[in-house]
Amino acid sequence: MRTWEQSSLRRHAALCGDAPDGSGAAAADRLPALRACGPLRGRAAVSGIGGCAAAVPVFVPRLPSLCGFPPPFDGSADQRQRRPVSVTSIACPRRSSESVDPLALALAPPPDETPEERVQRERDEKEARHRSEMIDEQIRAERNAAAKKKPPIKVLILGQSQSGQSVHAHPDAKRWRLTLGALPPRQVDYDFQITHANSAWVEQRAAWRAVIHLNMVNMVNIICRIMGTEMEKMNASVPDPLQMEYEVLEDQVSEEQVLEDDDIEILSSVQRLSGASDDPNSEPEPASIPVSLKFTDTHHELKSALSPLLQVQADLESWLGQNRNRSELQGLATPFMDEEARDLATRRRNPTRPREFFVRSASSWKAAILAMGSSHETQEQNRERTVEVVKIIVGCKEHMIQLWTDTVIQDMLSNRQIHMDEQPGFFLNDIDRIAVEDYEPTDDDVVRARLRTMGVQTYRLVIEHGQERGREWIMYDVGGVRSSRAAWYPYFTDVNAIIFMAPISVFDEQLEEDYRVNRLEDSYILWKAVCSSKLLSKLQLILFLNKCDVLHSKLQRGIEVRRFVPTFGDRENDVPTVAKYFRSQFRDISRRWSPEPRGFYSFLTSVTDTKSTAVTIDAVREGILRNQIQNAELI
Ligand SMILES: Nc1nc2c(ncn2[C@@H]2O[C@H](COP(=O)(O)OP(=O)(O)OP(=O)(O)O)[C@@H](O)[C@H]2O)c(=O)[nH]1
Ligand SMILES: [Mg+2]
Repeated sequence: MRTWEQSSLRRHAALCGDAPDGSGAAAADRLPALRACGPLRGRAAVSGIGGCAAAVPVFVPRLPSLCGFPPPFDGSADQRQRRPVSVTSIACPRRSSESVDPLALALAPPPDETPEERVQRERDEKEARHRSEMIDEQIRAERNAAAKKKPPIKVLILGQSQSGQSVHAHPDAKRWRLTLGALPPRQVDYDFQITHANSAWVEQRAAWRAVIHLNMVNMVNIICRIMGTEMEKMNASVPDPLQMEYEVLEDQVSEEQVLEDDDIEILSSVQRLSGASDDPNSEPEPASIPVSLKFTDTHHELKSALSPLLQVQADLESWLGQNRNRSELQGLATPFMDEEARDLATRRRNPTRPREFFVRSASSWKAAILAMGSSHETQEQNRERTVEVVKIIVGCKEHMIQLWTDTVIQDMLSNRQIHMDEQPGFFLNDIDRIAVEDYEPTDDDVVRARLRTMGVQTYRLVIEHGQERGREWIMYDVGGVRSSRAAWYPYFTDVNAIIFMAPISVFDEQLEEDYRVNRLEDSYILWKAVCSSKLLSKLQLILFLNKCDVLHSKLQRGIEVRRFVPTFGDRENDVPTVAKYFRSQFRDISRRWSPEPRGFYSFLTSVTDTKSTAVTIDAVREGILRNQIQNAELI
């Protein structure tokens, strides 16, 4: 039932020219809410009813939702048509200045209002007023929050491939999340939906499972291949039918020879260790094999039983976008310093370029592996194949364990000075846990997993507690392989700090993409380029001398730094001395090549060690924030 006021307003609207859509009359029906909006808003509303309903929301922004008004007049053709008839354009009795205020008239209680109607009216008004106050409160809170919102802090994580950038950056490992006291914001990046409390994590685990399976299978295949080479050598005069079968299988799997890259990485380090040829153009040769290795039929059978893993590796690599050969990873050491490469980087971001299947933020590899193909049919086939892949891995479990724990195989590896446990993505001690159908990766597995980043991955965190509450941290994890480095450049102008990862255990290793280049040397070149860049001259650089744990185990094994770094001289071959020496090298480069004086912040880290890294990250966070605040004050 309408109150007299509502009827009066409807009449008023009709008299003065209601909007064609009758919104004036509609507003009258919502009078209690209008009245609760206070005199100014109420007046605006009533004026609207008097021929300009469309203007009401301009004065009372929240009214459209509250009262069901049309949107504010924006001059669009649609709205022009619906615009109410002007008061002056129709025969409407004009009021003199002494005439009664229409609002007062409209709001006055009816002369014949019964006590029940009065009670009802007052109740309606009270309720509407309460709603209005709540909305006011909400608007105020939002305004205050917006005023307080701190600008995000953007951190770019650079370094050569396998330096630990992704381990350091990605929040799956909870490292930054825990240290910053942050939780992933609800609606942002797909990558950030990973949390144990979140059902998305279940799906993410499926993706990580594939990575870890690939890491494990990859190492088994490397061992089988080396074993095949050894067997071949020992029986040079007698062709081994199983080895031939194995090679045929390999050729079928990939024209590029799936294992070549990994093999070269391992073999090239063997070459350095055995003091083989220094000619940079010569292919690395494996060290000579002691004759004491006695392969039996069991080894032949093992190799044959494990051969399906070649195809498994090829499938997993393809799904994860890791099926790239070495030539595709090659490139200039510092293409981001080169004009042409900058153009190239811009062109690479051109969306018309055919899409490739590899790790990049726009098409997260996790999303890709979950989707597994574009068409429904392909997805189905791939899903079936995934189940098959897991079955094969589970079926090979005992053979894999047998291979890895075999004493002849262990001798073979140690004769070649190959230390699988120091290689990234080492899971051979966990086969019985990982090669099962219901395997679920742990946080530690995820930290240790190896997946090459191509392109850029973005991670976002929002601080949940303390003074920094509400501050967003954005971390850019870029691919460190040479072919990916041109993509770094666009990020240089838009970050607050750079964390540079330099693994110091790599003094005796070669680059995966170019085995002629020493990895430590490559890090120096990169660091020099970053320090000397004019674009980055004002930016805070933080150096992580990473993989200290691997350095420790290498020095423990008696590897002498001076053999690979002659300038190291006769210093003590222990971790503190070696780390100090490398740190001084990086500091000298920074001092010498920075266009402007800058502080040198460096940390010795093993980023796979979550606990110790948390302390470092805390210090880094403080440092970046302090710098940020100082800069803001200077501005
Ligand atoms: N032992 C040890 N392993 C590490 C450390 N940091 C990284 N790793 C391992 O090294 C491998 C490579 O690390 P990533 O973070 O993927 O390397 P990246 O720098 O992102 O390499 P790209 O993606 O190719 O640029 C992973 O298997 C990590 O688990 C460390 O401090 N100690
Ligand atoms: Mg990476």
